This record gives sequence, structure tokens and C-alpha cells, in this order.
Amino acid sequence: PGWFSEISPMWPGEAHSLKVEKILFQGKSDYQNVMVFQSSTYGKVLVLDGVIQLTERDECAYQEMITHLPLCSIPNPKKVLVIGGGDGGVLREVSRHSSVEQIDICEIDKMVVDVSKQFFPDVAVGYDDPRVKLHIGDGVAFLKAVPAGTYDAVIVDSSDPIGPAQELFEKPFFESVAKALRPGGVVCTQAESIWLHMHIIEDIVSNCRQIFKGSVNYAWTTVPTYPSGVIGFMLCSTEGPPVDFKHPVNPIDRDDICSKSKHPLKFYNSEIHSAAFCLPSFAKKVIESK
Ligand SMILES: NCCCN[C@H]1CC[C@H](NCCCN)CC1
Repeated sequence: PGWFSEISPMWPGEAHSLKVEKILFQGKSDYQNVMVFQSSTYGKVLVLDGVIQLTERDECAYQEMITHLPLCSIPNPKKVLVIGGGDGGVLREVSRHSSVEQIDICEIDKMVVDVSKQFFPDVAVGYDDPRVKLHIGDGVAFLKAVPAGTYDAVIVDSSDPIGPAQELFEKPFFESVAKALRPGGVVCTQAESIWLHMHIIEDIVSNCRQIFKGSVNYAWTTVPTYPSGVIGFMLCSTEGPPVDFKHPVNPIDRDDICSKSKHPLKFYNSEIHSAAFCLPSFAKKVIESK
């Protein structure tokens, strides 16, 4: 009864609101405040420190795009690492790729995992895949311990730079990701909004260009319940076999794959994959000049 408004210094002067039917969970983990509420029109909603992480109605857009943009850009992903993503949605999407043999996930906050399993079973279903290995801990430390060249792909499904995810937007972290990737390996990170965070994006792009000597691209998609209604992704590859992110070499939207799946793709397809890299001029100017 009433409204939840997502007010934050990260998006001054604006706030997206959702009508609340019932608060289902409120807790405080070692890292952040965790809340789940039943909204009137977007299903259940997961909130961390007052910031909307996902809603049942539109999480498909973010989870499918952050996963398939990188994994459909390399021919045969086998070893995948997810940093963050404790709700399990990215795991659900990675599991669609039959070439994948090993899925490691490193999530710092166990409460996010437990709350997702309890309130978001269609998202946490990702944990049911036998290839998944869950590590509870800091992604920065996890990556430091990973042997060089271990992974074909790393997906950084983080919250925003204010809070526990702050380090995941800084240069040393990107360097440890590059080391953990094989030559021609790919990384996809959550990369904020071109309407709200062009300066953060500018810094991320210039750091990535220094660290990832393959290709560096920015893609974006629509997620109605994220501030400004859009979210971006950094797609980078390490030096080695060239990766053309704009044309998927490993399509996941083929009928034979989709018809077999219990949870068919709701958002991602090969056309929207390529379209995601088309940027408005004000963003293109900044991103392609760095
Ligand atoms: N698996 C879903 C995790 C959600 N990731 C992030 C949650 C916070 C959200 N703030 C958007 C801030 C404005 N760009 C970005 C995605």
C-alpha cells in the first residue's frame, strides 16, 4: 500500500516509482540492506540499498542481454565466470549454451542468493544447473587467485559504483579480468546509463581501451525499471583471435535450441544483438573517441 521511489544521488532530481502491494522481506546483510516487495504491475521486486536490482516483469531484458551479447560473440564458450549476479538470472541464461562446461559464480552477499531462491524461483533456477559452482566472496580477491587464461568469458553483473560493487568499476579489477581471460576471451560488464552516467562510461571506456587489446564496444538496452529506462554494457576482448561483437557467430535464438528450453528467451535475439551497439550521436562521440 503506497509507492516505492528509487531516490539516489546517482540520478539526482529524478526517481522511478513502483506501486507497492506488499513488502515481502526486509533484511540487513553484512554488505547492504535487502528488500523484496510485491509490486502492482511489475511482479516481485528486489531492492539493494534502495536501488532496484530486478523485477520479475523486465529482468529478462538485462539478464539475457548481459549474457548473450558476450557468449554469442565467440564460437564455443566452455568456461564462464560470473562476478556478482547472486540472484541467479545470469546463470539461467549461461546455462542455455550447450558448449559451456563450467560456470563459476562469485557473489559477495549470501543474503542475495538466499532471498532470490526464496522469492524469485524463476530467476534462481540458474543455480539448479550442475555446471554451476557458487563461491561466496569478493570478486576482486577471487580473480586475483584465478590462473591466467582460465576463462573464455567473464560476466560482471554488478550493482552500481556506490556500495559493495565500487571496486568492480576500477582499473585493477579490469586488469585482473584481462589476466583471467584466454587470448580472444570476452568480458561483459554492467555499464550504467548513457543518459545519466556519460562521465562514468567515459572513464570505463578509456580504462578498457588501455587494458583490453582486442576490441572494446559499448552496447545498451531498455529496462523500464532502471533509472532513465536504459542500461549499458561494456563488451571487451583480449588480444588474440579477433571478436566481432556486432555480429553473433554463435546464435542462441535458433529454433532447435529455443523449442527445447523450458524457459524460452523473452527478449534477446540476433537482430537486437546487433542493434544494441547502435548508439545515439552524443554517446558515440564520447565512446568512440576515447
Ligand atoms: N542480475 C541483476 C543485477 C542488477 N544489476 C544492476 C542493478 C542496479 C542497476 N542500477 C541502474 C543504475 C542506472 N544505470 C544496474 C544493474
